[in-house]
Amino acid sequence: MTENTAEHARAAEAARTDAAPLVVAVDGPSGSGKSSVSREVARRLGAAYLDTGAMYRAVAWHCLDSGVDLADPEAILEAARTMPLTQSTHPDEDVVLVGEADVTEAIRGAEVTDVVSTVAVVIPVREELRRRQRAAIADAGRMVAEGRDITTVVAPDAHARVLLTASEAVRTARRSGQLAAAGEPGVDAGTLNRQVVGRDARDAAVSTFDRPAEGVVLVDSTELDFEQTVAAVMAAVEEQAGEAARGARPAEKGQGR
Ligand SMILES: Nc1ncnc2c1ncn2[C@@H]1O[C@H](COP(=O)(O)OP(=O)(O)O)[C@@H](O)[C@H]1O
Ligand SMILES: Nc1ccn([C@H]2C[C@H](O)[C@@H](COP(=O)(O)OP(=O)(O)O)O2)c(=O)n1
Repeated sequence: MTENTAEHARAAEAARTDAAPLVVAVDGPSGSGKSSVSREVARRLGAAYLDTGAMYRAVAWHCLDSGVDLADPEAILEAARTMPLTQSTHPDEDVVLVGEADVTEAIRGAEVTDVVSTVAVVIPVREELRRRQRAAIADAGRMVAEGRDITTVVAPDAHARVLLTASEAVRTARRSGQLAAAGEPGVDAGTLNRQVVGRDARDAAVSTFDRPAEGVVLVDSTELDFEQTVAAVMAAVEEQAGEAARGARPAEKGQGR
Protein backbone atom coordinates (compact mmCIF):
# COMPACT_ATOMS: atom_id res chain seq x y z
CA MET A 1 0.00 0.00 0.00
CA THR A 2 1.50 3.33 -0.99
CA GLU A 3 -0.76 5.65 0.99
CA ASN A 4 0.23 7.17 4.32
CA THR A 5 -0.70 4.18 6.34
CA ALA A 6 -1.02 3.19 10.00
CA GLU A 7 0.49 6.35 11.54
CA HIS A 8 -1.64 8.52 9.41
CA ALA A 9 -4.80 6.59 10.16
CA ARG A 10 -4.09 6.79 13.89
CA ALA A 11 -3.49 10.55 13.87
CA ALA A 12 -6.50 11.08 11.66
CA GLU A 13 -8.68 9.05 13.98
CA ALA A 14 -7.43 11.01 16.99
CA ALA A 15 -8.16 14.28 15.25
CA ARG A 16 -11.58 13.17 14.06
CA THR A 17 -13.23 12.81 17.49
CA ASP A 18 -16.26 15.04 17.86
CA ALA A 19 -14.62 18.27 16.80
CA ALA A 20 -15.65 20.20 13.73
CA PRO A 21 -13.87 19.47 10.46
CA LEU A 22 -11.18 22.03 9.78
CA VAL A 23 -8.71 22.36 6.92
CA VAL A 24 -6.00 25.00 7.25
CA ALA A 25 -3.74 25.60 4.24
CA VAL A 26 -0.37 27.33 4.69
CA ASP A 27 2.07 28.18 1.89
CA GLY A 28 5.30 30.13 1.77
CA PRO A 29 8.89 30.27 0.57
CA SER A 30 11.83 28.46 2.10
CA GLY A 31 12.68 29.52 5.66
CA SER A 32 9.45 31.47 6.14
CA GLY A 33 8.56 29.24 9.10
CA LYS A 34 5.90 27.10 7.43
CA SER A 35 6.86 23.81 9.06
CA SER A 36 7.57 24.96 12.59
CA VAL A 37 4.66 27.42 12.73
CA SER A 38 2.15 25.04 11.09
CA ARG A 39 3.13 22.23 13.46
CA GLU A 40 2.47 24.46 16.48
CA VAL A 41 -0.78 25.78 15.01
CA ALA A 42 -1.90 22.16 14.47
CA ARG A 43 -1.17 21.36 18.14
CA ARG A 44 -3.22 24.33 19.30
CA LEU A 45 -6.12 23.46 16.99
CA GLY A 46 -6.12 19.76 17.95
CA ALA A 47 -5.47 18.98 14.32
CA ALA A 48 -3.22 16.67 12.32
CA TYR A 49 -0.27 18.16 10.42
CA LEU A 50 0.82 17.46 6.85
CA ASP A 51 4.31 18.47 5.67
CA THR A 52 3.96 18.25 1.90
CA GLY A 53 7.57 19.34 1.38
CA ALA A 54 8.61 16.14 3.12
CA MET A 55 6.75 14.20 0.42
CA TYR A 56 8.69 15.88 -2.40
CA ARG A 57 11.86 15.34 -0.40
CA ALA A 58 11.00 11.65 0.02
CA VAL A 59 10.61 11.26 -3.76
CA ALA A 60 14.00 12.92 -4.25
CA TRP A 61 15.57 10.61 -1.65
CA HIS A 62 13.95 7.58 -3.27
CA CYS A 63 15.33 8.58 -6.71
CA LEU A 64 18.85 9.06 -5.33
CA ASP A 65 18.66 5.81 -3.37
CA SER A 66 17.49 3.74 -6.30
CA GLY A 67 19.75 5.36 -8.89
CA VAL A 68 16.97 7.00 -10.90
CA ASP A 69 18.26 9.31 -13.64
CA LEU A 70 17.12 12.78 -12.54
CA ALA A 71 17.27 13.93 -16.16
CA ASP A 72 14.46 11.46 -16.97
CA PRO A 73 11.01 12.77 -15.86
CA GLU A 74 9.34 9.46 -16.73
CA ALA A 75 11.67 7.60 -14.38
CA ILE A 76 11.06 10.18 -11.61
CA LEU A 77 7.31 9.78 -12.09
CA GLU A 78 7.55 6.01 -11.85
CA ALA A 79 9.53 6.38 -8.60
CA ALA A 80 6.88 8.76 -7.21
CA ARG A 81 4.01 6.46 -8.16
CA THR A 82 5.55 3.36 -6.61
CA MET A 83 7.12 5.01 -3.54
CA PRO A 84 5.89 3.20 -0.39
CA LEU A 85 5.62 6.28 1.83
CA THR A 86 4.64 6.27 5.50
CA GLN A 87 4.45 9.71 7.05
CA SER A 88 3.35 10.62 10.53
CA THR A 89 0.72 13.34 10.60
CA HIS A 90 0.77 13.77 14.36
CA PRO A 91 2.16 17.25 15.11
CA ASP A 92 4.39 15.85 17.88
CA GLU A 93 5.96 13.19 15.68
CA ASP A 94 8.31 13.69 12.75
CA VAL A 95 8.71 10.30 11.09
CA VAL A 96 9.02 9.64 7.37
CA LEU A 97 9.60 6.12 6.05
CA VAL A 98 10.17 4.96 2.49
CA GLY A 99 9.52 1.24 2.65
CA GLU A 100 11.47 0.07 5.71
CA ALA A 101 13.98 2.92 5.58
CA ASP A 102 13.63 5.73 8.12
CA VAL A 103 14.48 8.78 5.98
CA THR A 104 13.36 11.45 8.47
CA GLU A 105 16.84 12.96 8.73
CA ALA A 106 18.19 12.08 5.30
CA ILE A 107 15.44 14.01 3.49
CA ARG A 108 16.59 17.24 5.21
CA GLY A 109 20.24 16.76 4.18
CA ALA A 110 22.07 18.86 1.58
CA GLU A 111 22.10 16.05 -0.99
CA VAL A 112 18.29 15.90 -1.10
CA THR A 113 17.84 19.68 -0.74
CA ASP A 114 20.03 20.20 -3.81
CA VAL A 115 17.87 18.02 -6.09
CA VAL A 116 14.36 18.28 -4.62
CA SER A 117 13.30 21.06 -7.01
CA THR A 118 14.23 18.88 -10.00
CA VAL A 119 11.66 16.38 -8.78
CA ALA A 120 9.08 18.99 -7.74
CA VAL A 121 8.89 20.66 -11.17
CA VAL A 122 7.78 17.44 -12.91
CA ILE A 123 4.07 18.13 -13.31
CA PRO A 124 2.82 14.50 -13.23
CA VAL A 125 4.86 13.99 -10.02
CA ARG A 126 2.98 16.92 -8.53
CA GLU A 127 -0.32 15.35 -9.62
CA GLU A 128 0.60 12.08 -7.93
CA LEU A 129 1.60 13.79 -4.67
CA ARG A 130 -1.43 16.09 -4.74
CA ARG A 131 -3.64 13.02 -4.99
CA ARG A 132 -2.01 11.59 -1.87
CA GLN A 133 -2.21 14.97 -0.10
CA ARG A 134 -5.92 15.37 -0.81
CA ALA A 135 -6.56 11.83 0.45
CA ALA A 136 -4.67 12.61 3.68
CA ILE A 137 -6.63 15.84 4.18
CA ALA A 138 -9.97 14.12 3.52
CA ASP A 139 -9.09 11.38 5.99
CA ALA A 140 -7.93 13.66 8.78
CA GLY A 141 -11.02 15.68 9.64
CA ARG A 142 -8.93 18.43 11.20
CA MET A 143 -5.62 19.15 9.50
CA VAL A 144 -3.05 21.88 8.91
CA ALA A 145 -1.32 21.24 5.57
CA GLU A 146 1.67 23.29 4.44
CA GLY A 147 3.72 23.65 1.28
CA ARG A 148 3.87 25.80 -1.85
CA ASP A 149 0.54 25.08 -3.59
CA ILE A 150 -1.84 24.15 -0.77
CA THR A 151 -3.77 27.45 -0.69
CA THR A 152 -4.00 27.56 -4.49
CA VAL A 153 -4.23 24.01 -5.88
CA VAL A 154 -4.35 21.25 -3.26
CA ALA A 155 -6.98 22.81 -0.97
CA PRO A 156 -8.26 26.09 -2.42
CA ASP A 157 -11.53 25.46 -0.54
CA ALA A 158 -9.83 25.12 2.85
CA HIS A 159 -11.61 26.79 5.79
CA ALA A 160 -8.57 29.01 6.33
CA ARG A 161 -5.71 29.88 3.98
CA VAL A 162 -2.51 31.68 4.93
CA LEU A 163 0.59 32.73 3.00
CA LEU A 164 3.55 33.01 5.36
CA THR A 165 6.42 35.20 4.21
CA ALA A 166 9.52 36.93 5.54
CA SER A 167 12.26 38.95 3.87
CA GLU A 168 14.96 37.06 2.00
CA ALA A 169 17.60 38.16 4.53
CA VAL A 170 15.55 36.94 7.50
CA ARG A 171 14.72 33.63 5.83
CA THR A 172 18.35 32.99 4.99
CA ALA A 173 19.40 33.86 8.56
CA ARG A 174 16.77 31.48 9.96
CA ARG A 175 17.96 28.65 7.75
CA SER A 176 21.54 29.33 8.86
CA GLY A 177 20.48 29.17 12.53
CA GLN A 178 18.56 25.98 11.87
CA LEU A 179 21.58 24.30 10.24
CA ALA A 180 23.82 25.38 13.13
CA ALA A 181 21.33 23.95 15.64
CA ALA A 182 21.32 20.69 13.66
CA GLY A 183 25.10 20.43 14.00
CA GLU A 184 25.97 21.78 10.56
CA PRO A 185 27.43 25.21 11.32
CA GLY A 186 29.55 27.19 8.89
CA VAL A 187 27.62 26.47 5.70
CA ASP A 188 29.03 29.09 3.33
CA ALA A 189 26.91 31.99 2.14
CA GLY A 190 26.84 30.74 -1.47
CA THR A 191 25.46 27.34 -0.44
CA LEU A 192 22.86 28.93 1.84
CA ASN A 193 21.77 31.27 -0.91
CA ARG A 194 21.42 28.34 -3.32
CA GLN A 195 19.40 26.35 -0.78
CA VAL A 196 16.99 29.19 0.00
CA VAL A 197 16.80 31.79 -2.78
CA GLY A 198 17.92 29.55 -5.66
CA ARG A 199 15.51 26.79 -4.68
CA ASP A 200 12.60 29.25 -4.39
CA ALA A 201 13.35 30.53 -7.88
CA ARG A 202 13.22 27.00 -9.29
CA ASP A 203 10.08 26.09 -7.30
CA ALA A 204 8.36 29.29 -8.49
CA ALA A 205 8.27 27.83 -12.00
CA VAL A 206 5.37 25.58 -10.94
CA SER A 207 3.78 27.30 -7.91
CA THR A 208 2.89 30.86 -6.92
CA PHE A 209 3.93 31.52 -3.33
CA ASP A 210 5.41 35.02 -3.47
CA ARG A 211 2.03 36.73 -3.18
CA PRO A 212 -1.32 35.65 -1.74
CA ALA A 213 -4.03 34.38 -4.07
CA GLU A 214 -7.46 35.95 -3.69
CA GLY A 215 -8.90 35.24 -0.24
CA VAL A 216 -5.56 34.10 1.21
CA VAL A 217 -4.37 36.02 4.29
CA LEU A 218 -0.77 37.25 4.21
CA VAL A 219 1.29 36.93 7.40
CA ASP A 220 4.68 38.62 7.08
CA SER A 221 6.92 37.35 9.90
CA THR A 222 9.96 39.50 9.07
CA GLU A 223 9.51 41.51 12.28
CA LEU A 224 7.81 38.78 14.32
CA ASP A 225 9.36 36.20 16.61
CA PHE A 226 8.13 32.59 16.55
CA GLU A 227 5.40 33.06 19.19
CA GLN A 228 4.11 36.23 17.54
CA THR A 229 3.99 34.44 14.19
CA VAL A 230 2.01 31.53 15.62
CA ALA A 231 -0.39 34.04 17.23
CA ALA A 232 -0.81 35.89 13.91
CA VAL A 233 -1.59 32.65 12.04
CA MET A 234 -4.00 31.53 14.77
CA ALA A 235 -5.79 34.90 14.52
CA ALA A 236 -6.03 34.54 10.74
CA VAL A 237 -7.44 31.02 11.10
CA GLU A 238 -10.00 32.10 13.70
CA GLU A 239 -11.06 35.02 11.55
CA GLN A 240 -11.58 32.84 8.47
CA ALA A 241 -12.84 29.61 10.03
CA GLY A 242 -14.81 31.00 12.99
CA GLU A 243 -16.23 28.42 15.39
CA ALA A 244 -14.65 25.51 13.53
CA ALA A 245 -11.23 26.84 14.58
CA ARG A 246 -12.25 26.44 18.21
CA GLY A 247 -13.43 22.91 17.54
CA ALA A 248 -17.13 23.61 17.78
CA ARG A 249 -19.48 21.97 15.34
CA PRO A 250 -22.06 24.25 13.72
CA ALA A 251 -25.22 24.63 15.82
CA GLU A 252 -27.49 23.17 13.17
CA LYS A 253 -26.73 20.19 11.04
CA GLY A 254 -25.81 21.05 7.48
CA GLN A 255 -24.46 24.51 8.19
CA GLY A 256 -20.81 23.44 8.23
CA ARG A 257 -18.69 22.38 5.31
N1 LIG B 1 8.88 33.96 13.30
C1 LIG B 1 10.02 33.34 13.51
N2 LIG B 1 11.00 33.96 14.16
C2 LIG B 1 12.17 33.38 14.36
N3 LIG B 1 12.50 32.11 13.94
C3 LIG B 1 11.56 31.45 13.29
C4 LIG B 1 10.28 32.01 13.03
N4 LIG B 1 9.56 31.10 12.34
C5 LIG B 1 10.37 30.03 12.16
N5 LIG B 1 11.56 30.23 12.75
C6 LIG B 1 12.72 29.32 12.75
O1 LIG B 1 13.27 29.43 11.43
C7 LIG B 1 13.74 28.16 11.00
C8 LIG B 1 13.07 27.78 9.67
O2 LIG B 1 11.70 27.50 9.92
P1 LIG B 1 10.91 26.34 9.15
O3 LIG B 1 9.63 26.18 9.88
O4 LIG B 1 11.77 25.15 8.94
O5 LIG B 1 10.66 27.06 7.72
P2 LIG B 1 10.12 26.49 6.37
O6 LIG B 1 9.35 25.24 6.67
O7 LIG B 1 9.25 27.58 5.81
O8 LIG B 1 11.33 26.27 5.51
C9 LIG B 1 13.47 27.18 12.12
O9 LIG B 1 14.65 27.06 12.89
C10 LIG B 1 12.38 27.86 12.93
O10 LIG B 1 12.41 27.50 14.30
N1 LIG C 1 3.47 21.73 -1.79
C1 LIG C 1 4.77 21.71 -2.08
C2 LIG C 1 5.72 21.50 -1.05
C3 LIG C 1 7.05 21.46 -1.38
N2 LIG C 1 7.42 21.58 -2.67
C4 LIG C 1 8.81 21.44 -3.07
C5 LIG C 1 9.56 22.74 -3.13
C6 LIG C 1 10.65 22.63 -2.12
O1 LIG C 1 11.90 23.00 -2.68
C7 LIG C 1 10.69 21.17 -1.71
C8 LIG C 1 10.89 20.93 -0.23
O2 LIG C 1 9.88 21.62 0.49
P1 LIG C 1 10.07 22.05 2.01
O3 LIG C 1 8.80 22.67 2.45
O4 LIG C 1 10.62 20.89 2.79
O5 LIG C 1 11.21 23.12 1.89
P2 LIG C 1 11.78 24.10 2.99
O6 LIG C 1 11.16 23.78 4.32
O7 LIG C 1 11.38 25.43 2.51
O8 LIG C 1 13.22 23.87 2.93
O9 LIG C 1 9.49 20.59 -2.14
C9 LIG C 1 6.49 21.81 -3.66
O10 LIG C 1 6.86 21.97 -4.83
N3 LIG C 1 5.17 21.86 -3.35
